[in-house]
Amino acid sequence: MITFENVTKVFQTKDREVAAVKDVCLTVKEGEIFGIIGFSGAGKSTLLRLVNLLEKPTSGKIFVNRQEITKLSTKELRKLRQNIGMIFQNFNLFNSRTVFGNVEYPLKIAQVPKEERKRIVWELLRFVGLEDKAGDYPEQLSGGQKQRVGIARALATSPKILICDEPTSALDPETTNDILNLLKKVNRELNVTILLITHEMHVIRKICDRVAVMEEGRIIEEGSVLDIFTSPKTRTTKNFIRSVIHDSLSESLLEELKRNGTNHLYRLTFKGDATKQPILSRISKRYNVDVNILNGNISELQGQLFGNLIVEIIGDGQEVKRVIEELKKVVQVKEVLSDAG
Ligand SMILES: Nc1ncnc2c1ncn2[C@@H]1O[C@H](COP(=O)(O)OP(=O)(O)OP(=O)(O)O)[C@@H](O)[C@H]1O
Repeated sequence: MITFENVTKVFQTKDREVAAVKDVCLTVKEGEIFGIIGFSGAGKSTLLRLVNLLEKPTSGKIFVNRQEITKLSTKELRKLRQNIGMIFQNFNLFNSRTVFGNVEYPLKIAQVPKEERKRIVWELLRFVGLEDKAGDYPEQLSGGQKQRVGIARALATSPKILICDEPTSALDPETTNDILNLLKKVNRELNVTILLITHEMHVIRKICDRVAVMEEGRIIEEGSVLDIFTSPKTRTTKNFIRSVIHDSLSESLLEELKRNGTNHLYRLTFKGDATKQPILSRISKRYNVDVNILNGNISELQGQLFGNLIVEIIGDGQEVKRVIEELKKVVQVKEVLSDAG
């Protein structure tokens, strides 16, 4: 639905050039929620703004619904923008308009007749749960309510794509959860494809189907959320995951284990069915080893279970080797002391 082909964006400032997006290739499929995560300055906002041509690419091609957007006429571009809703971290509401007036605004621009506008606005206010706030002004609303207005306004022209610029960064955890649930509802019930940027991994974990990790203008890793969480490849991705899944051993415990000569320490990553099998008890019955669990958790991701365990396998070296071979048939196994947890 959205495709980036070798897209680069260079900003020319007075004294230097800043390459904000570098040679990005990316495809967002119809119907999915795609997240882009990265630290501040990674180029996420620029990438997002390229989708509706708020920024023009310096080189490369961008396709939305198979149309190459830099080739569109002014009229076609206006139509494209009506098909792409956008929400912002700071909501960007019109303070001088009521909630109703904010949601109605894009419909006025699109010259939708008054009665039709009214019908659509009420329908959207119902959808986002703000019917009782129609006459209020933004300053009378909480952050979460403001973002609901932002979402309703972005949906007014029935776009098939919604792009979200850090939609929950200004919100507390509980409100964040509500807004993410609402975005999921937009995606599932209205069949709107969502592209969002964030620096918070819990946002990715909660609603995204796929994710790309961005660093210094480049996509450094991309995949389904389950794959990225269970097999992260880059240090940056691992650090993002550690921000939501606290599954590493403390430095002091690691030091103590090293001092005690522990050398058979492994991280086991379970996906899907493997989480339901009594793998460890089977192993210790079948082989002459003991298994000591040092850390563990199971999470749910996009309806699938995945778990992490850090275990010490106590036994003779050859026997431990055989156990590892057996474990590798069902779960991912990685030595821990070699990568410091
Ligand atoms: N209009 C501009 N002119 C010059 N440089 C820019 C412009 N917009 C962005 N940049 C630079 O491009 C780089 C990427 O910025 P961008 O805002 O896309 O990153 P980001 O990942 O969204 O970060 P943040 O989360 O802090 O907004 C930064 O170095 C930024 O300073």
